[in-house]
Amino acid sequence: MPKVLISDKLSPAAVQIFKDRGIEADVKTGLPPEELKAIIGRYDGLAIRSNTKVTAEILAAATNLKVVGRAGIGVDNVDVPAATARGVVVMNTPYGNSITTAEHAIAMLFAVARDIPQANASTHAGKWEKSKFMGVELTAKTLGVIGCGNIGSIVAERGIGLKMKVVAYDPFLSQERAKALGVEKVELDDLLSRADFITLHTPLTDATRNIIDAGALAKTRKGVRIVNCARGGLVVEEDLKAALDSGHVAGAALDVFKEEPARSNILFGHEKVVCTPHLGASTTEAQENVALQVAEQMSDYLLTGAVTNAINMASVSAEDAPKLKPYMALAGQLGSFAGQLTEHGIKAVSISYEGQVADLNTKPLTATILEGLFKSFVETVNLVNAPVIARERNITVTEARNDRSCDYHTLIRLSVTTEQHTRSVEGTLFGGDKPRLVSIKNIPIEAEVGPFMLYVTNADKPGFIGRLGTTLGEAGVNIATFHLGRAEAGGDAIALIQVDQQVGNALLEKVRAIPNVVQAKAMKF
Ligand SMILES: NC(=O)c1ccc[n+]([C@@H]2O[C@H](COP(=O)([O-])OP(=O)(O)OC[C@H]3O[C@@H](n4cnc5c(N)ncnc54)[C@H](O)[C@@H]3O)[C@@H](O)[C@H]2O)c1
Ligand SMILES: O=C(O)CC[C@@H](O)C(=O)O
Repeated sequence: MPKVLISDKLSPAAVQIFKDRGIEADVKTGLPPEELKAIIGRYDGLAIRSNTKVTAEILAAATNLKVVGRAGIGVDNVDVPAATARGVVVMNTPYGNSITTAEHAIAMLFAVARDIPQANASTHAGKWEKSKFMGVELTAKTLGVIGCGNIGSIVAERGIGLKMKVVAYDPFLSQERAKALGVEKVELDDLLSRADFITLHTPLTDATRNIIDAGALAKTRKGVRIVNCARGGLVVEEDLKAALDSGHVAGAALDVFKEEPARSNILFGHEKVVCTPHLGASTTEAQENVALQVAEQMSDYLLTGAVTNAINMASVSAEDAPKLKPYMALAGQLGSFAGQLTEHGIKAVSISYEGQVADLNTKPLTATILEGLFKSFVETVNLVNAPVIARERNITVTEARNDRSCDYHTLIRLSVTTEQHTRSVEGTLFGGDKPRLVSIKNIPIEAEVGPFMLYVTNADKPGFIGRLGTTLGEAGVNIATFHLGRAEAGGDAIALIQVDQQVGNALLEKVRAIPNVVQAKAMKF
């Protein structure tokens, strides 16, 4: 039974889902890193929110971990490259808290426009400072949305509903989408110079870190108000404080901070700053949504191999997972076969999916082929990092699909180009689920792959099969299956023999000494 650790506060609905799906779930929140490190090796899955830091060190100790599920959007508390390198799938729940967070941003807009928290504190203190809190209207003001994705676009729609003019800066926002939303797509400087209110909704990346710094603030209108419900590192807090102190910025509403949990911050106590402790996603509805979603996604992955909303791997639906299973086995065999025959640097990999397989989601198959291919050279390769390794090594990977019927109802062809030559191997499924190699180096064959194989290429001359059988027999190696193929009578021939034990080097030398043998290779699958 798979085991999952829930290390941040998640709705109890998540525990129930794990239980219902037959997964053991332990809830241990607020663990110091050392304690998490000590126990993480016991778990197949880790469900988190933003508190748990899934560092490379934690991942190194997570020897059984297969999946990290983030109940929420941002995965900046997860070392995704380290997870990828270890074959751990990282998934999030991209839509479950979008409305809630957008509503928080709108609440913050009102709060900062009308000094609501400050007025609340003053009134509770019995001060009745009616003239102190003079606000501004939102109606007819310009709202600048930086980052117009899931949350930014909901904020934009709500802003339009509040009769604001909305301008958006998002290099990845199409003009069509901007038009459909009713926002004006602008450049950052234009937004900065026009907006009365600026609201941030981008992820924290190298391009967005410190996007609101002294330089950007200098381009804003005097009296601008800034809302950040995305990530702390987007705003340079010292620069914002200076602009608030000078009166250039009239107010700021911040849900997120550079250092979290933020027990102290230079903006705390500033009379023009409204703060909440990263509450953007904190509604019962959103927490129920993300907890249910993450538990379902993690259970699906652990129990069926279905992958949804993964940051570092192609998605596989629960419907596709069983259909893909026999193809995954075939893809692994093709990749591994080609990898074991490859002796020079790989320059390009070309994969062709023909017939029935062309209708499936082939991304996971390509990852499986690459994993099999690289396994002979890269010890740490896995399904998750195989495409990354190909990119890092400048190996061109091309995929083609052709749903026309070929000689086989379904076929995968893998061609590997090295510095020396291009070699192809093809495979199909017999009876819908039994992988078979059907062509090697364009020579037809029908071979079942077993754990130990002997691959021989030879000139097609009489006497070869008998001598090979005798050589193996004399060495006490039992033959399980024997498959032959040849390009033409008397031409290039291949033999793929399944044996009951690994063929050692001494025996390989004897096989190579048989007349007409060109190459002999022991293989493991
Ligand atoms: N405060 C909270 O509790 C809370 C809750 C949920 C999400 N968030 C955060 O809100 C942010 C947005 O979430 P989302 O679901 O809308 O994400 P999203 O991926 O749907 O949208 C992000 C948008 O930012 C845009 N973008 C990327 N780089 C940009 C750049 N350099 N300049 C301008 N735009 C850029 C993208 O094109 C995209 O449209 C994330 O950082 C997320 O972690 C915070
Ligand atoms: O889990 C939370 O409370 C914060 C979530 C939010 O930051 C997110 O990125 O989804």
